[in-house]
Amino acid sequence: MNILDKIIVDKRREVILKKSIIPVSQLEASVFFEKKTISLSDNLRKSTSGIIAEHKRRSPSKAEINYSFTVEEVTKGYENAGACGISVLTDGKYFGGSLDDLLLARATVNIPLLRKEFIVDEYQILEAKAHGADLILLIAAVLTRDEIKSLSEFAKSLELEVLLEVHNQEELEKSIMPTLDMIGVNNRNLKTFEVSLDFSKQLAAQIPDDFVKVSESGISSIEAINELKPFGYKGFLIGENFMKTDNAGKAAKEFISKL
Ligand SMILES: O=P(O)(O)OC[C@@H](O)[C@@H](O)c1c[nH]c2ccccc12
Repeated sequence: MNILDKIIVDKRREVILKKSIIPVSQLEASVFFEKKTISLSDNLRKSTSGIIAEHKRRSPSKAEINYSFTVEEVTKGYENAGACGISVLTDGKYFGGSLDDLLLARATVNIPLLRKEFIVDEYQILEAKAHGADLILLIAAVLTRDEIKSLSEFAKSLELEVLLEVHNQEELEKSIMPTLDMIGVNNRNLKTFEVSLDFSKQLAAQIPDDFVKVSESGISSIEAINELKPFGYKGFLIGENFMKTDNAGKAAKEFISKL
């Protein structure tokens, strides 16, 4: 089994267990169901930098990136740096994140927050909403077209935006539908960890213009962004490059000031 399949097996178990102790009614009682969503796609369309900065402590491909920051320090720093939005990893086992991280981020900043998670069930979308997210990620590699349709429709019914992640042409073709707001090309193959900006470059022309194009992962230089922009990318998701420094906010600020 590849790592992505393992993560999904664990995730399905996790969701079943969580459903058994926290009922949907409890999630729906959250104040965030009353809160207006902040649109990441609007921010990206208007921005000249397009940076979505990620809070990421570790990953399956890198055992430890940074455990010494607080969520408040990182997210405040990203907001001050001028990021268009922040991605918060909430998976615990593989990424060292939690829904509490999302809640603390929400209490700290007023820019769009992405719940970065392996979503396989509507329940996780309710959790995202209940913890203050403005948008969710759906990963085409682990979902059927019908699942992408029903999960994205459910997200839209809660006024959440949807970022759909693809890694190849087949995933892109099966996924295109009007309930998506942004399409992200992951430069990292989640099954093999191979990273190359060529994945973004090769798929760009096939992403219809109605969707904001986002390039995700493995971006560590201004040159990379300048290479990707002519392909129509408006958003750039960056985690490790900021989190591996001793001041993620400062690193993001220096980076964004050069764009
Ligand atoms: O740290 P990087 O290489 O800048 O990557 C950030 C982000 O794109 C990456 O964390 C990511 C992209 N898609 C995902 C899906 C699940 C978990 C994580 C991810």
